[in-house]
Amino acid sequence: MRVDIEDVTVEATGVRLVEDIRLTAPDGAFVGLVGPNGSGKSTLLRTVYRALRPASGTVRLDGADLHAMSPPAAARVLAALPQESSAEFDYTVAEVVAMGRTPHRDRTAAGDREICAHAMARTGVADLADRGFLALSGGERQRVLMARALAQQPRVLVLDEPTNHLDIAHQLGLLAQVRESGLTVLAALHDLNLAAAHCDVLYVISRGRIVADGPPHDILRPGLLAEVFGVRAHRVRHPETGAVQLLFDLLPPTT
Ligand SMILES: Nc1ncnc2c1ncn2[C@@H]1O[C@H](COP(=O)(O)OP(=O)(O)OP(=O)(O)O)[C@@H](O)[C@H]1O
Repeated sequence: MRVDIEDVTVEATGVRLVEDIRLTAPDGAFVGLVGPNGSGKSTLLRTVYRALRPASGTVRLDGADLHAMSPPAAARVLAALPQESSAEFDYTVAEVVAMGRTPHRDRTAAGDREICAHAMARTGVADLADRGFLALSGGERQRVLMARALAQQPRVLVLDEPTNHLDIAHQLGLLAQVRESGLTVLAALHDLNLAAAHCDVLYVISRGRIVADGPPHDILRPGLLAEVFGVRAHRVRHPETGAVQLLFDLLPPTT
């Protein structure tokens, strides 16, 4: 399913948080959103998963206006992993994952159980099924919320810092799994090397505006990284795979 963000501006209390955003995620593409703290990544993603409404502009799923859809209709095609994990869940892991099935009308209890079991197995949380969500570690919670999103069987996944709290093996595992899912993915990522390795296309956001977009290594150039992130970047090659890796230093203070 294709996602088109068309000239979207989002405001809160009269302040423009993101402005005139144009972004396209073709069907099955993994699109990364990178930018410094406070640049507007979460605001844009929250607009795509309908926690916010655009002040102007339109978000389209295969051409249909997302904000004109009913909540269950939208939830049948789009699932999100929000940045703020809802710590108010006083439910077991199995119950949290089962919430992902709520939007589906044609469900059966047995079918739901199988889908949830599959989602929990994929994210490595099957052993936690009977544990209380509140008693989990940050990384375990993140993986349970990912299982809930997968149980929703969406066609579009919106991920806000999905690797937050995850150890390195789970970071690589989750991104590889997302990549292989074939879903259209829009993800905010802080780790530029992870973003470059997994995304088809990156959009760079700075002060609420998209300042670059394209294939990762075309746009993650030292000049742009200095300007947007305030770091000096050095490109090296992985000795075995040849993949480009970025090494970072703080820019020397300007006198
Ligand atoms: N409801 C609001 N009212 C006023 N300002 C807000 C509101 N929500 C967000 N902001 C501001 O909008 C800007 C963008 O915030 P946002 O959370 O989208 O950034 P981000 O790129 O996701 O940052 P981070 O990398 O730190 O998660 C920030 O300056 C933030 O303080």
